[in-house]
Amino acid sequence: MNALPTDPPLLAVLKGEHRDPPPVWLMRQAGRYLPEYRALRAEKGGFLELVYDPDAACEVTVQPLRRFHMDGAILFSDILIVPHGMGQGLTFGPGEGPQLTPPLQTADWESLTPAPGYFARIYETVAKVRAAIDPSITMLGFAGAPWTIATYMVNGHGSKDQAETRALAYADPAAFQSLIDAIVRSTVDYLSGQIDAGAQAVQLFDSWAGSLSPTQFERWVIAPTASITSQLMARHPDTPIIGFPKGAGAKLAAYAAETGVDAVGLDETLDPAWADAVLPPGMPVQGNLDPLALLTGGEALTQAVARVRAAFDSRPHIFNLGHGIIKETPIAHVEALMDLVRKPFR
Ligand SMILES: Cc1c2[nH]c(c1CCC(=O)O)Cc1[nH]c(c(CCC(=O)O)c1C)Cc1[nH]c(c(CCC(=O)O)c1C)Cc1[nH]c(c(C)c1CCC(=O)O)C2
Repeated sequence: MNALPTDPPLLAVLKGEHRDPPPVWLMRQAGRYLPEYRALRAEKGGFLELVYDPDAACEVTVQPLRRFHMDGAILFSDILIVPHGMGQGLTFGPGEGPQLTPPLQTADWESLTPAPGYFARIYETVAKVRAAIDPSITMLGFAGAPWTIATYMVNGHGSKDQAETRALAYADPAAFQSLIDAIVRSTVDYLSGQIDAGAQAVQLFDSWAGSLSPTQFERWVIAPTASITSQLMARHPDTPIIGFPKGAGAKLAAYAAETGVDAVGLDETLDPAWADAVLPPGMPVQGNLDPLALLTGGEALTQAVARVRAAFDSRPHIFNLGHGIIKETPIAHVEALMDLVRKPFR
């Protein structure tokens, strides 16, 4: 995939170009650390009310760009919209994280599929954002990866070690495979719809990839991700895919080599120098500032930013956090971060 002269910087880096300073966006860049987000959320009545209202979701997507001028706009939505579309109830209660009800029990996982047209409002948001932002900004779509989505569908909520889902995957691998296959199919259609609506690159969030043993990681993280990337690439050969297998640790190397993703997102626990050494030469990377360094600010932030930039100086790099921004993060620290990233490094 070669970058075009007209590609915005973030997209060019995803296609393999090196840029200094690196393009930057932040996972969870829209959200509760912004007073304008909290105000609109209160006015609309809740998180899902924002997600399913294309005008509101577009506004929330653009809010951080007005303040900080990131290089990427990420669709305001959630990975759990896919299980919601498949018919599970979804609530975001105050302070308790998302709940999917009832937890998945049906034996008929093969036929799980979102209602036709279910994601139309999400695609409308993508199109609205693409029309609202400058051509120098890259529009990013996303979805949860099958393993992570399955953990929420089976458990009904987030859990510390995903034990229930891991146990199910051992106890009845054939049934679990049919659930994963159903999520793969929905995810390909959902991301394809986002790309048709204007997403220029997409990210697969595998937030719980870290809980699997190496063989289970091959089967439930690498294989479904490879299936999604090959189907998406067949439909959209020029749209890069970023894989973010959070917590993958040493399994990152196999993930990068075997899934077919164009770029990998690194969480903050990975040593950038190690990652640089084990990843295929020239493969773009994204990350991996510790969100706690951003929360802390000051000299800790300055040093952490310099370390990340130095480690990835020689390959295509998109500056980002290693995980989502923490909601208590002061706005002044995000401003300081953007200044530090935009300064020439040498
Ligand atoms: C696991 C996961 C989820 N959602 C997501 C993941 C993968 C990344 C990760 O590991 O964090 C991904 C996600 N969630 C959200 C986005 C929007 C785009 C962005 O700004 O990055 C994205 C890309 C909005 C959101 N998703 C959520 C909020 C907060 C909702 C609110 O109360 O306003 C936002 C802005 C809620 C959510 N959604 C989810 C959880 C566990 C929670 C509760 C935790 C929390 O409240 O921070 C599921």
